[in-house]
Amino acid sequence: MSAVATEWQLSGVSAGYADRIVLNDISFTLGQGQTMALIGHNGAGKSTLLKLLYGMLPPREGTITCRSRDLQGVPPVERMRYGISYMPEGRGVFPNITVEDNLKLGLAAFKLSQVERNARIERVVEPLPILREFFYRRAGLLSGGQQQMLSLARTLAANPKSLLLDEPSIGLAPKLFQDLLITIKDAQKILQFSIILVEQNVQTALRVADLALVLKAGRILYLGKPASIMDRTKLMELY
Ligand SMILES: Nc1ncnc2c1ncn2[C@@H]1O[C@H](COP(=O)(O)OP(=O)(O)OP(=O)(O)O)[C@@H](O)[C@H]1O
Repeated sequence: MSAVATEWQLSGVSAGYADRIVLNDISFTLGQGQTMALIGHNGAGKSTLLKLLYGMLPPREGTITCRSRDLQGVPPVERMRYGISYMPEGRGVFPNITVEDNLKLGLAAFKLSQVERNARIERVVEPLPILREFFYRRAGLLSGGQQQMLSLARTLAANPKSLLLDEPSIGLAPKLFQDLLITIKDAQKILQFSIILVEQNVQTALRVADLALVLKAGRILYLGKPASIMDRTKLMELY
């Protein structure tokens, strides 16, 4: 079996807000095309870690590399061009413009010809018929779950190599979340991107992951195979 090339490598990373440190000594390696479930209680530091990876917050200590590139000082827009896509918590959809324009906005950071841009949009809309149906209508007319689909489509249109997903199940009925996950995993098979998935829906997240990272109060409590903590009791012990 050939070795998996490294996507993310964090070494001794700490971060915080003002005078408060909320992440401490975080180190892990995630391979290209692999999925990591990032779990932990409310306030454990999960969203903060994603913000660090997307460059919305600088580390106080330690190093972060993505495909061997040191990301220190690299702003979000440049990370996006480097293939890092971030789907924040909540939908982040602009309700007063059309679905089409929401998708175009997601590509604004890239120098694409009109043909390339339309092809990218076509590709992400194809598996999501509801977006085609509402393509020329205001995004605010979509239901909450459908807006989540739009947010995902916009994220995937960027052709990510690395996808950062913050609680994609929020506001979705369980069946819709399963559909969303299937869409994501199908896209991953084709585009081979890595995923870091923050998810309260722990069992589901562990099932789709190659690696699990459990945070407790900003520190790593567990880093390893998801199967080892799939058992509910083991997970409770960890918490
Ligand atoms: N912008 C901010 N300014 C100050 N403190 C913040 C800020 N954002 C988060 N925090 C604090 O940092 C800690 C970690 O928050 P974070 O949002 O990363 O946790 P989380 O694990 O994602 O939680 P949740 O599951 O509730 O979303 C919390 O104590 C939170 O209050």
